[in-house]
Amino acid sequence: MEGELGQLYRRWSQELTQALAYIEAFIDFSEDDNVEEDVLTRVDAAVARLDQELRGHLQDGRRGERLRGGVHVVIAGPPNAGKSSLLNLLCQRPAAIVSPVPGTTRDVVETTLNVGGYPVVLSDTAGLRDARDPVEREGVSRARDRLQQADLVLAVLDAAELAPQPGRLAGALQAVLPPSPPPRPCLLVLNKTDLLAEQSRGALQEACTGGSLPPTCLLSCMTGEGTAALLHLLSGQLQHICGDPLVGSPSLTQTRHRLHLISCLDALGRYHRGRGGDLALAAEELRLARRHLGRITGQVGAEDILDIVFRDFCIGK
Ligand SMILES: Nc1nc2c(ncn2[C@@H]2O[C@H](COP(=O)(O)OP(=O)(O)OP(=O)(O)O)[C@@H](O)[C@H]2O)c(=O)[nH]1
Ligand SMILES: [Mg+2]
Repeated sequence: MEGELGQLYRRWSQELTQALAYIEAFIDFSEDDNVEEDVLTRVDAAVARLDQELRGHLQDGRRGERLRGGVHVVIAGPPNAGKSSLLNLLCQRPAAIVSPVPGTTRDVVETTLNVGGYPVVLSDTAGLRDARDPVEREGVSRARDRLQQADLVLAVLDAAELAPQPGRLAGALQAVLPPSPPPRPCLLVLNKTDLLAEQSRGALQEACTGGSLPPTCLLSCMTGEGTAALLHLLSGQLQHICGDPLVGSPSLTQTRHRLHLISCLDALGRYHRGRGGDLALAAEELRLARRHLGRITGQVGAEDILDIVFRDFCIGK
């Protein structure tokens, strides 16, 4: 494995190798040779440091994986709000069917695009309502599943419908967002503003500011008015979700790596818990932790242990 990430994982692997070498030196030579008990204290401190570093690395908000696989942006809202029109506007082709009949979209329509340099997997979904038709009901259920996987929700509501009662905005938005945590970042898109009278546009705008609503954008998919503002808001959110890949420590880029790192961390936890008991068994956990790192870096490196033992301790000399 190349690059900064490869270097980081190889350093961790070397630290584990050293920790293992020290424990083995203690087990094998502490009675006859010059291997003091404080060797174990140093190992414990090194393992605790590694534990901390791994945790920090895993809590990077999946930024690297998102940069690699795309940020999952899900368009959701009630039927006929203009969700499919928004997908077509953003990807600049008629990828989804648009019609005046509420309940037109059933399957999830997915497309990939680049917004401000960030890769996006954009999904259009069925309008959310209590549908009687079994096919539409399945569509709504797929929409809700997709919402659960969203990194960012584009909640689309019909501005013309809400304009007479702007107080209904918060409730209408609540009905779109997934109920189960974690709370997802969201942009509210009030579509069909071409149908608004100037006065009700003002009232709607006022209802959106200063309250508890997410960042909001007035849009007309029909005329394109508001598109630049929406793209600006969207890139801001994407930047927030992905971070700047050029600053900070390198981010995890693959889910497979994440799984090995979690297993590595589990093994370190078992080492700490087992440390008061049989030392050889606790050391086995460090060996396992190192093996998980090796699955990522492609190196196993069992052979370095003796080198370290003879390098760092006066054994048999
Ligand atoms: N006036 C106006 N009409 C719009 C606008 N956006 C969409 N529409 C119309 O609204 C209707 C519904 O649009 P869709 O994009 O199919 O809406 P949807 O939310 O995908 O609907 P479902 O798939 O049924 O949930 C269509 O007749 C569109 O032409 C807009 O900005 N202004
Ligand atoms: Mg649709």
